[in-house]
Amino acid sequence: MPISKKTGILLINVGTPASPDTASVRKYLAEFLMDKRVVSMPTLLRFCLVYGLILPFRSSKSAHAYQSVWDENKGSPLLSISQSFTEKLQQHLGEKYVVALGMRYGSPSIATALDTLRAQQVDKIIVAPLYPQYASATTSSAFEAVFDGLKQQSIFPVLKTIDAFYYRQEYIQAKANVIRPFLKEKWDSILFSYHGLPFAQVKQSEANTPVNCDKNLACPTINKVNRNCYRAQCYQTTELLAKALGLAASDYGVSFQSRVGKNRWIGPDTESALKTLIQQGKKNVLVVCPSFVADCLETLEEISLRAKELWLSLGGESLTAIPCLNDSPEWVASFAKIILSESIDSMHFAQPLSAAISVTVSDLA
Ligand SMILES: C=CC1=C(C)c2cc3[nH]c(cc4nc(cc5[nH]c(cc1n2)c(C)c5CCC(=O)O)C(CCC(=O)O)=C4C)c(C)c3C=C
Ligand SMILES: [Fe+2]
Ligand SMILES: [Fe+2]
Repeated sequence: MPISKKTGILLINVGTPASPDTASVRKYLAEFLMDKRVVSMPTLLRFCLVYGLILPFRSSKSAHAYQSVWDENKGSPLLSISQSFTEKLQQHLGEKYVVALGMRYGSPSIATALDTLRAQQVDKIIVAPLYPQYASATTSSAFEAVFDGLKQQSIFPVLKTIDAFYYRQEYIQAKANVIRPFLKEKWDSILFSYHGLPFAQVKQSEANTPVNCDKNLACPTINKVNRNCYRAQCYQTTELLAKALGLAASDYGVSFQSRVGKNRWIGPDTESALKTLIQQGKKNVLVVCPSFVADCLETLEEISLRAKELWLSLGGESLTAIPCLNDSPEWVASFAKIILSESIDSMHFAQPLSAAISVTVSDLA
């Protein structure tokens, strides 16, 4: 049999429940929240918190939320968009590549995607988590699941892992191009709302120098010390997008959504940010969610439905949720460039990125 010359591409996203009923959502949430990188505490404590406190209350509430966005024919928006993106990336890249989708929680699993790639005899895999910003809970959790899935194989494929890509011009330009048409509409302010993270997890990302996140000082600016800090990367994403769109500092703000549990998360939270905007007399707001490449529960329910309802109840006139990149042809082509061109030399900590980023090679040497 000829040796395969194909390269595998393993796309990874968080995943979604099999259906929007309480039992399926509970099963999905249990898998999600028992990941030690997501709820980072000792196993027994995590078990008690997840099974004792979170699941009994959250499962039916989340199921209800999923029902409000579930498509009768296509099912979960996150899954159907991710599948369409996978197919389009395959078409774009052609037959030298095999593109497979693996969800970190739920189905299709990462193990199934690895089986698909193995069946095609690929001997090199590009592992590409679909998260623009780095977090241990997402990017590293995805990598860990891939390594676990390969553990039983006697021959490991050659692996190339794709890190955060928030700083890549291909991502920034594609995202800016989605946002730009909305700037022609009536708006008073733009809110860049990112998925939140427990405060303890951003502190961990600044290993050895846990000072910036603590004092909330250097976090909004990416530098040598905090280059893996999720919050710093979110602020940097915002600056790069603002620059690409020609926004003034007074035009926009940053917030964090989707908090789970009672412990401290990074802020400001999106609800509070909306309340502040109302107090400032803003009436029309655009909300952009740059930590999600595909529309999902957190954009379609939390922002388009719930945040909008809050905004109108506070006296706002319009809240427009700007769609994610989804499966647009531009994003497919841009993502192909990101994953095929990235090498260790071009990663964000090894070179100056743009005028908006203040690090230089000598800073990082
Ligand atoms: C409790 C901890 C969680 C952390 C930390 C977390 C980080 C994180 N998540 C995403 C992306 C997505 N999360 C989604 C849903 C979701 N997230 C959590 C919890 C944490 N996420 C829960 C419990 C859920 C389930 C839904 C709910 O009950 O609210 C989704 C959408 C999934 C879908 O089916 O549509 C995405 C996408 C990122 C990027 C991130 C860290 C930066
Ligand atoms: Fe999440
Ligand atoms: Fe930080």
